[in-house]
Amino acid sequence: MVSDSTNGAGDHYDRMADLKAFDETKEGVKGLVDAGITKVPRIFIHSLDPLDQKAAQQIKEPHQLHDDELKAKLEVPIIDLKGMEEEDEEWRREIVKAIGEASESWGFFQLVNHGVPESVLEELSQELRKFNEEPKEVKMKHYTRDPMAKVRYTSNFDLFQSPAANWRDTLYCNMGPHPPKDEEIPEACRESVLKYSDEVKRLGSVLFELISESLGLNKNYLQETDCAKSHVFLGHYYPACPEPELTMGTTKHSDADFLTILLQDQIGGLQVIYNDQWVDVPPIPNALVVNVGDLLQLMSNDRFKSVEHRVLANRRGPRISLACFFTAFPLTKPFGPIKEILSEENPAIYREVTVKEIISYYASKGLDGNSPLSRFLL
Ligand SMILES: O=C(O)CCC(=O)C(=O)O
Ligand SMILES: [Fe+2]
Repeated sequence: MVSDSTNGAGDHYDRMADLKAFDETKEGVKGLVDAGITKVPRIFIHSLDPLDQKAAQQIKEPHQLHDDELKAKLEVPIIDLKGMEEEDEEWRREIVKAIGEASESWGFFQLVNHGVPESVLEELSQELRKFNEEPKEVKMKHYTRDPMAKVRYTSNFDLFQSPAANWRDTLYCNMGPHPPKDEEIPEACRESVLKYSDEVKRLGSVLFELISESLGLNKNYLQETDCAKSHVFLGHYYPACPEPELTMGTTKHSDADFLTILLQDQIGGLQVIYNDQWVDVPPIPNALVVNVGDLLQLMSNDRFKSVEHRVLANRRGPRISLACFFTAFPLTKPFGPIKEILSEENPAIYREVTVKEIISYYASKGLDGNSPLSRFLL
């Protein structure tokens, strides 16, 4: 077990001291790589995922696989929003149906022709990289674990809670409904964070309308519950890793929000669970990956799925991803299964919860591979 203070050989290992020493550098994983390490330090070493163990077993015993399983082409649905501005009813019906089906089966889809200009995404990716590659004196000023700070540069928000650390550094900016002061956002990416924030908010609003309709509700339903009132930007930087098989870019988790919009770069590594196996989400230039979060699964009374996903560490790098989490404001507002979709045959299976409750759950345990939703079942 990675968090033990002794290993199999019986030598003493003070994990907490190693975590503290790493955190106090305020240089993140990028700092380790810059220092030229060639081995993954012990705090980053993960135990093997049960689904990976199963897959390894199947490779050893291929006769157990059915032909159709071998042939099945597993692909996260791709949804094309081309024609969005023409307000064609037939088009809208088809998109609403496709979004509903993808949210029920995969919990994920890739969105193309989404209207967010390529230049905005490209600029933010480049500037986020620039920020992460600035001299440590510049970056350190933003390094904090203060939960009240609207802008935080941190390596592993759950460093001291999770069983094993991730090979990843993150810039967190809480953009709404009250954005940070301009000067709180690192100068290297300030303008591009602000531009991206406006664009992604606009796209979020389109998606919440389409999702409301796919649940059979009027298009303003979800936004009127304030579930998209706030959005948080997470810019992830995954440095190249010398031993990627020993660690993870991001541990298996589901998202503690209503909806996530994500841009991954061409390196890849994002995987989702489908039919009890890990499936790659292949990078498509300029596409945005959209996924259902825990709170939307809860509001839809399990019709939509907040599916677990992870990011593999990679020898190539850095990998950059830009994530936007849509969440409620205030955090103390309760959300439960939507009354309009409940019936005698479909009674509520969850109690009401607040975003604060879900966030505290993640903050206390860190990413440990467990979904919080089962805690809220009636
Ligand atoms: O970097 C990625 O591709 C995914 C990140 C992610 O899952 C998250 O921020 O919740
Ligand atoms: Fe995620």
